[in-house]
Amino acid sequence: MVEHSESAALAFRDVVKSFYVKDTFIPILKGVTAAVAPGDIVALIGPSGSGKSTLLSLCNLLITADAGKVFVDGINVLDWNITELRRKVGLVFQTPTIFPGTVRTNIELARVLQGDTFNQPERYLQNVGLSADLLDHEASELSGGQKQRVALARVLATEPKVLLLDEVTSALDPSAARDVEEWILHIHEKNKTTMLWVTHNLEQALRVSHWVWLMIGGQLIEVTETRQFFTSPQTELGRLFLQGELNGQRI
Ligand SMILES: Nc1ncnc2c1ncn2[C@@H]1O[C@H](COP(=O)(O)OP(=O)(O)OP(=O)(O)O)[C@@H](O)[C@H]1O
Repeated sequence: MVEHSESAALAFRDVVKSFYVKDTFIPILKGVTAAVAPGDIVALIGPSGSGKSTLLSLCNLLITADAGKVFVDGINVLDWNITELRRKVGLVFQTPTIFPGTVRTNIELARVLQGDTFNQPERYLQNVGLSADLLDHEASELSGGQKQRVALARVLATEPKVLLLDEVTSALDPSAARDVEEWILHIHEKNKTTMLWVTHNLEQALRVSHWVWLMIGGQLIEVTETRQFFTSPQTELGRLFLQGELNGQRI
């Protein structure tokens, strides 16, 4: 039986995840419950090692939860056809994933691997601010910012409803980072794509998101509207985090 939940684009219910390291299960996510409404951008912030990337990886089944449930479009991820799920939920990493070959090959790849024929790759390039003239360039020869935009265009080519962004600007120089950020916001404006965006850059979180989820030690400590979080966080840990007192600390 297919399991449905509420109408959120993405929802986590009591999600628990451990990793088995050196004969021991290390708890990483300790009961995460939260939901992203369609079209919202959530900034997922928190100290290094708190479990942010692990939470993203559950959404398109790179890993599975030990307990609890993850829902995409109201349907348990375990009930999705995995190809459909990965088409619907795009994931972009910190370091752009670029394959050997041209920009065209790189953009077409996700769709081709999913068994589709594919036209108009230039449309997706233009959506990230790159000229169609680049289609026949070797992708490996592009700048860091251009590579990240090509990686983004490849994910956009599957027409995802949800974008998972894992520190997508942190490996770029400030100007390229700002460009990529602006193109992501442009995509949001155009497609109303729901986004769960991991960032260590608090100014970026303030600029881009509607909601902040603060994760500390595998728990969501705050789920707060962005402006409210940055003016008056709801918890003492939120306040300490904003003051920079928890950075680099594993709690
Ligand atoms: N496949 C794995 N096997 C074992 N441990 C893992 C695995 N993946 C992640 N971990 C551990 O889980 C913890 C949480 O990692 P995760 O990458 O989710 O944190 P994060 O909040 O995204 O950190 P950062 O901000 O530094 O990227 C870390 O201690 C990490 O070493």
